[in-house]
Amino acid sequence: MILLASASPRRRELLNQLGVPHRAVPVDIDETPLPGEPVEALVCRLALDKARALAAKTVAELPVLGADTLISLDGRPLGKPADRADGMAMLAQLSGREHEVLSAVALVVGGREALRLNRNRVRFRELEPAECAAYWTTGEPADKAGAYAIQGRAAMFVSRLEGSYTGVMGLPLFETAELLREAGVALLELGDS
Ligand SMILES: Cc1cn([C@H]2C[C@H](O)[C@@H](COP(=O)(O)OP(=O)(O)OP(=O)(O)O)O2)c(=O)[nH]c1=O
Repeated sequence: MILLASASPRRRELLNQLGVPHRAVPVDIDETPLPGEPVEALVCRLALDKARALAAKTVAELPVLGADTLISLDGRPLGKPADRADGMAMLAQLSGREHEVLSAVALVVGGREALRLNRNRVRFRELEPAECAAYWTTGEPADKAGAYAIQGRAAMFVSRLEGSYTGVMGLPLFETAELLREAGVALLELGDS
């Protein structure tokens, strides 16, 4: 059994895909970037802060996983849109070009901490303002970094992905499995046959 420091249903689903028994507990951390903080450093810090925040609250020595996802566009972070105007502006910026999706995953066990950064390149086709407006009304963009969900209707915007689909969705499973394996969490129990 591990703890997942997250309120995200996507992250729970993705962890289920690995078959890892877990309990998800939301944590509230300050996600404000530090002055001049590179996106890579920010996403790693936030993933670690989430795992640390939950580890500090729990008495059981269970492994605690935290994750964070940010878009990096010209070196600037795009997180979740504040409102419709912000979301529309994000989609307009992503239209017809390539951006990076960075997902960090952190594991805290006892006093030990480990971290992995997953990087993905995503290309969007040109988007019409009318389809961005229509996409906003689906409700999908509101709680997603960069105002889109690759696992949802924004799949029709993505002409190319170089990286990992689970990383773009918010929990890079290859890196997560590596962290768990290194911490001694059994991922595949082979029974007698
Ligand atoms: C780019 C992209 C992001 N996302 C989601 C993943 C994350 O849930 C969200 C980015 O916000 P985060 O701040 O990383 O996470 P969160 O607030 O949703 O959840 P937590 O409680 O763990 O902090 O965007 C998708 O679901 N699909 C996508 O294609």
